[in-house]
Amino acid sequence: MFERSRKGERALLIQPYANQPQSGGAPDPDLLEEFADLARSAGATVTVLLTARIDRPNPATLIGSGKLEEVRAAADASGADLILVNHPLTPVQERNLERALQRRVVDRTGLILDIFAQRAQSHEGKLQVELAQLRHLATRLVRGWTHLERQRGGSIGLRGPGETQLETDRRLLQKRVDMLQKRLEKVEVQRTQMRRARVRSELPRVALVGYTNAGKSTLFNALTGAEAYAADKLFATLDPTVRRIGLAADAGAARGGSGGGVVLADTVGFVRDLPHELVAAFRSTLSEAREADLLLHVVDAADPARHERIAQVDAVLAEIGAGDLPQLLVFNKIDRLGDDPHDDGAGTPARPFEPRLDRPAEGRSRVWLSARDGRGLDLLRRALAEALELRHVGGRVRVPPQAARLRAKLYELGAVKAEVADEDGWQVEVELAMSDARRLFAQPHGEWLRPLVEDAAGGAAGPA
Ligand SMILES: Nc1nc2c(ncn2[C@@H]2O[C@H](COP(=O)(O)OP(=O)(O)OP(=O)(O)O)[C@@H](O)[C@H]2O)c(=O)[nH]1
Repeated sequence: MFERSRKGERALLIQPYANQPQSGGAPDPDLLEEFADLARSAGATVTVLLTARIDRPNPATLIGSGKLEEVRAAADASGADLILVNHPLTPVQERNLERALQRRVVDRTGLILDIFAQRAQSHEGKLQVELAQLRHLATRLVRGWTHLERQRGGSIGLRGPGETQLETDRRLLQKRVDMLQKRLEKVEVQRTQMRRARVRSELPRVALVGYTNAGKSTLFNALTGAEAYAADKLFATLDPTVRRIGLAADAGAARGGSGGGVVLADTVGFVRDLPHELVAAFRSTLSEAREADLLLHVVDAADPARHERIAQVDAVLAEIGAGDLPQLLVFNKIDRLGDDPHDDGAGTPARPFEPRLDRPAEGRSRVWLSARDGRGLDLLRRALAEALELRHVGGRVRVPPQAARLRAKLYELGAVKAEVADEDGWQVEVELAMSDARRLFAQPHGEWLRPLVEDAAGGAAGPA
């Protein structure tokens, strides 16, 4: 992996757009701003932002010759040494643009790959990024585009596989791809084994997902007291971090039993149009999300485009096969919101936005909180507990003598509040976590807990 610093590289950004009537013929300013964020995240200094209308994309250079001149002049004037294009470029387009502009040209995929290369921490993350980068580069080598032809001087878009591999021929590249794939397969086997071990522990799994920079790592830290890396950079979290957390005390489920613990995983942040190379490469990283029992979908509540972000994350989730999982929406960063938008607006003075838990009749529950100052975390734990059925159920059940083991298990869980013995066994008054009730229900003699489980399923058991 390259470690060269790309600090201070001056980048000129191009936002190509098609003249679509529904957008009023103008490029979406949000797209450009996000692209600028990506560029800054890679360490570049953004000098100029240009838009380029491409109603009929030029197969040789994507943008037209007039625009090309404009880009060259703007790059010269601003001293840009790097051109970033927010559109996929074919290898031919990339080469032609580099020749015409006498500067390195990197497209959106190249830029995102570059950021991933900077962020990958774990062995697996590094292997995945390198593989994705090699595949991206391989398409360029196949067409006779050798790395040596490139103008060099910076590093954005060039990090990752290392110069030496790039200087070799396709055969060597393929050899390295094969080797990486084998190593990754091995790592994946290990991960599967770890995952199985976790499944055996029977703890529900919760994964944090969300648009990049929404505050997932900050929330992860707040919930676990851990030190996952949080930074105001896109994709600060590339490798999933997994921790066990307790919900019991706050969920009112403190009385014994396994109910109350969950395994929480932080995952890579999403971004719109995540390049396909990356979705494929990060499949196993994203599997933390796919195999969760519940997703905490974290949203930056202060982001004006938050509704679009939600839709974009949902689209990626669908792509990785996690579209149908239950979700809890977490609107984070309420400390950055001014007054409560739910105020009547009739002269009510602005006041800090208060943490809130909304449970609409239809759709996902929503928690409004601030991971940074911790306000609302209690509501989140409660919502999590409810969603995962850590809530308690209680009532009286009959346990006949032949089901004495069931009674013993109820005692082990500390679930027995009172009991009366008679000639038919015991009348036991119990209170236990719903998840424990279901687990015991599935075991021998669990049948006797049916009234509890069915009551709860019928909605009789309210939240803790
Ligand atoms: N004001 C405010 N800022 C927050 C809050 N939570 C997170 N942030 C900031 O938002 C930025 C991004 O936070 P992270 O936790 O790194 O975000 P992430 O979603 O893990 O980011 P990726 O790794 O890119 O996916 C950091 O600067 C955090 O300090 C919050 O509740 N309030």
